[in-house]
Amino acid sequence: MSVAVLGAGAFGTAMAVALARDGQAVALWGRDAGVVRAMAETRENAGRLPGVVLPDRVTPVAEIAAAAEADTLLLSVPMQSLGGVLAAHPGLWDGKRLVACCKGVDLKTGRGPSGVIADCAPGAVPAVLSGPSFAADIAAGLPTALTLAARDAGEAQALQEQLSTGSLRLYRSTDMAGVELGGALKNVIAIACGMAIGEGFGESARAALMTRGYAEVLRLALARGAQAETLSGLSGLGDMVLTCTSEKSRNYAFGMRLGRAGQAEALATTEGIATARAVAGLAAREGLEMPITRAIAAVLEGEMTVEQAGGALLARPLRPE
Ligand SMILES: NC(=O)C1=CN([C@@H]2O[C@H](COP(=O)(O)OP(=O)(O)OC[C@H]3O[C@@H](n4cnc5c(N)ncnc54)[C@H](O)[C@@H]3O)[C@@H](O)[C@H]2O)C=CC1
Ligand SMILES: O=C(CO)COP(=O)(O)O
Repeated sequence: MSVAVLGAGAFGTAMAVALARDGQAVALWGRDAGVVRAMAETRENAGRLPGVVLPDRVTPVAEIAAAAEADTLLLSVPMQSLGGVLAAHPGLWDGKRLVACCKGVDLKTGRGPSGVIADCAPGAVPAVLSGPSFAADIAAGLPTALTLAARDAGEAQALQEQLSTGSLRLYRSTDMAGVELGGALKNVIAIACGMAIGEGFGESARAALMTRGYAEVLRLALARGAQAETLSGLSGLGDMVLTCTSEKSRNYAFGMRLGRAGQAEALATTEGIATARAVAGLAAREGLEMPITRAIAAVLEGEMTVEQAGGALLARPLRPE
C-alpha cells in the first residue's frame, strides 16, 4: 500500500516526514506551486515547519492527481477547505482510503470530516486520524500516540499498520463519530481555557472548564452515537489535556489573546471558531445542554465579553454533577 499527503501545511508535512523516515515513499501535495518548488529545492517547508529536513523519500508535488495515485491519502487541509478540495477533483477518489487529519465541523453542512468525505467522495473509504500531537513533535520524532478510526475493523487495522512508525503509535477504533467529535470539540474547550487564563480567571477555572467541557463533549458525542470510551481516549480526553494546557496550541493561544486584549486575529486553522459556531447552533436546535460551547460562540459573535461569559456560566442554576 502506498501513501501520499494532501495539504502541505504543518501537520501534513510532519506526517510525510515521519512516514518517510520510517521507510515509505510519500508524495506531498501543496496547492501553491511556488511553495512546492521551494520545498523540492531546499528540502524544507520553511513557511509551515521551519528547521525540519524533508527526507529524500518525500516528493513535493504540485499536481494533485500525481499524489492521488497512492492507495492511502492523508487529508491535512483545514476543515472548512476539505469539501472544496474533494469536490474539485471528483475523478480521483474512488477506492482510495481517505484519512482525514483535520479537526472540526463543516460550517455549511454541520458534518464532520467523515461525513464530508461521504458526501464529496462517495466511492472512497473514509477514515479519521486524531489525537494529541503537535506537528513539530511528530516531525521531531518525539513519542506520540493517536487514534485511527475506520468503519470496518479490517480497514482500521490495515491503516494502523501502514501509518504507525517507531515513534508514532496508532491505536485503532471503529468509532469514527467518537474520534472525529473528540478532535473537533476539544478545540472549542481549548479556546475557552485560553480565554479563562488570558482573562485572569486562574488555573482552577481552567480545570473546571476542562472538566465541565468534557461533560459537554461527551453529551454531544453520545447523542451522535459515539461510544463513551472513545471520548476518554486519545482523541477526546488526550487531546483536551494537550490543547487546553499548551500555548503551542493555536486554539488555546487565540483564546488567551482574546481574554487578555478583548480581540485576536484568527487563522484558518483556529478550527475551534467554526466548530463553536456550528455546534452551538445544533445544540440549540436539538435541545442539547452545552453552556460552555454556547458561551464561547457568543463571545466569538461579539454578543458578550469573556468576563460576562464567565459570569453567565457561574450564574447558571445549581445542579447535581
Ligand atoms: N498543526 C498541528 O499540530 C496539528 C494540526 N491538525 C489539524 O490538521 C489540519 C491542518 O492543520 P495544519 O497543517 O496545522 O495547518 P496549516 O495552516 O499549517 O496548513 C494548512 C495547509 O492547507 C493548505 N490549504 C488551505 N486551504 C486549502 C485548499 N482549499 N486547498 C488546498 N490546500 C489548502 C494551506 O495552504 C496550508 O498549506 C487542521 O484541521 C488541524 O486541526 C491536527 C493535529 C495537529
Ligand atoms: O490538534 C492539535 C494538537 O493535537 C493542535 O492544536 P491547535 O490546532 O490548537 O494548534
